[in-house]
Amino acid sequence: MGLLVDGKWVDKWYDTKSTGGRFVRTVTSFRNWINPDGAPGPTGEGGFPAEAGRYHLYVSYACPWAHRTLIMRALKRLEDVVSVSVVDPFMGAEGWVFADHAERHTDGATADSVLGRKRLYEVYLEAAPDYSGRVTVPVLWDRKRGTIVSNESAEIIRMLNAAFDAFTPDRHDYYPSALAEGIDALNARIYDAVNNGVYKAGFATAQDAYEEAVKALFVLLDELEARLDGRSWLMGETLTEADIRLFTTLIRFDPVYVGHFKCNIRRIADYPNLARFVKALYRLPGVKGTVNLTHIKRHYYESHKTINPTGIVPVGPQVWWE
Ligand SMILES: N[C@@H](CCC(=O)N[C@@H](CS)C(=O)NCC(=O)O)C(=O)O
Repeated sequence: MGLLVDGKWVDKWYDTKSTGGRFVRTVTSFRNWINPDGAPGPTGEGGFPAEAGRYHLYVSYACPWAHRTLIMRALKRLEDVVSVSVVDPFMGAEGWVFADHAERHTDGATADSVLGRKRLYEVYLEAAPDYSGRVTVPVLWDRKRGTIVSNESAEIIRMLNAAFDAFTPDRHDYYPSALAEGIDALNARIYDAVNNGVYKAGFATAQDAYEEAVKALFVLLDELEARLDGRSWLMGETLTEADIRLFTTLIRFDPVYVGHFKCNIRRIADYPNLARFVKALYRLPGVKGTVNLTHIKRHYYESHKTINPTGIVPVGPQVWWE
């Protein structure tokens, strides 16, 4: 794995030395917004109107951030409106690569159906030839302008939720304004302690940094377990983006984060309400097809050689959410 520096690929692992053993996620760089009429969004520039067949998602089935976008696309019934390419789950010296360039075939991975590139960093270079920064999924690509609209999953799911009403029969709003403030507040806490918290625990290279992250993670999981007592979803009976964002971490938790990232105080299977929540979201139409456990396990256990040098992928645990 690595990153681009002035348009050149450099093979390099995360640097935790300068941050006392702490993993610090870098900020996202393409921040434009699709709107129904192409008006500019809160960041970036305008000129990205919603259209069928114009936009493309580059994702990994392994990645919890990319997974958010696949779930929103499925729930909003946008499968025929926004197309998808899926990278190979193994992230090696060249970063994310497409199926036709991967060392071995994994079902579900695809070629780059838009640009025909071999590596995801080449897609970034197409948008910005002198790009410096990490090359992450998801990427929302604009075929017409030949550039990246956004590589920030939190914003991509809001675009999929709100911009494509003319192209979908689904009218459910996953970020209703009456709940927006509560959703934002909860998202921020869940991002820090849970979504990113598992990475802070797993990528820590100092005992105190690991313990701090893992304790904060379970404090919030315990709180969310209590919050879900007697209610279907985090905000009550309305399914919102906050649920989607929590789900992508919880579905990876028992198969990967418990062992690989040492988040092993409890399993999600041990939390009755969180487990019920995972099962309920998994059963919503289209969601099951976005969960690929082979990609999830292979990615983490094979790609993170500093954590799992043998690359052995565990066989278990048994799936309990089907
Ligand atoms: N802020 C981004 C984060 C995405 C992200 O970190 N994706 C990971 C995969 S789970 C990635 O592509 N990492 C490659 C790297 O850091 O080099 C988002 O939420 O969209």
